[in-house]
Amino acid sequence: MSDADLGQALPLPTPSPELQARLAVRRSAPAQALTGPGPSPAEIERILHLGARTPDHGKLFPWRFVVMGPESRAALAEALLPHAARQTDPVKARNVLAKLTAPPLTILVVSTPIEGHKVPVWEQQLSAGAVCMNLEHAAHALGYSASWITDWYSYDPQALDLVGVKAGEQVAGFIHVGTLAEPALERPRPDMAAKVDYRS
Ligand SMILES: Cc1cc2nc3c(=O)[nH]c(=O)nc-3n(C[C@H](O)[C@H](O)[C@H](O)COP(=O)(O)O)c2cc1C
Repeated sequence: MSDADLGQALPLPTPSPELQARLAVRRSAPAQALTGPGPSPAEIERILHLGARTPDHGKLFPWRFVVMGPESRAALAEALLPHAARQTDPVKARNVLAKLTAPPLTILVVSTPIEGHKVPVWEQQLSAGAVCMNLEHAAHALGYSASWITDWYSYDPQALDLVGVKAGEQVAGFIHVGTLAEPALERPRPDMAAKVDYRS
């Protein structure tokens, strides 16, 4: 879509058994199990464009992306290593750094809410979360598996400096993308009767 498309009528939804079937078995990948092939540069651009087509109150687009290839993630994992030692469970903190290095591609989604705007910060943060989910759907649509990870370095202030997240920003997610050698296994899903309140 470009500026020339603004105001153009978009196609109305039509039933898609294929999309329903895909959504019915949607599953995250274990990040460490993601391997090559990963998306090509053109596919990465497509995934970003599809992912950014996300609900957003006020057209603020309150998020940004950092596309991280293997080299930048290896350097980040190395820089984070000494900080893993400060965490409550240092061994686990060190082990989860493998999620940063294994996948072929990572898209870091940074929430960049505008404080004091009439659109509440919470809604701006929800939009960043929706972007993460949309990126996963986009990756799946191109035939890749994906994993939405935060881990300790998304919250540790010194680690956030290394990640490049500024004051007032938050990590919405590291969206790892790649290929699974083995299919992911089903996991428990919510009891819908306990989750849904139907009203007339
Ligand atoms: C905001 C957010 C952060 C997450 N962070 C982690 C994480 O740090 N480590 C992890 O193992 N799973 C994390 N997850 C969960 C996985 O992304 C995934 O949703 C979960 O394994 C369930 O798989 P499913 O998406 O197939 O239901 C996170 C999910 C969300 C929504």
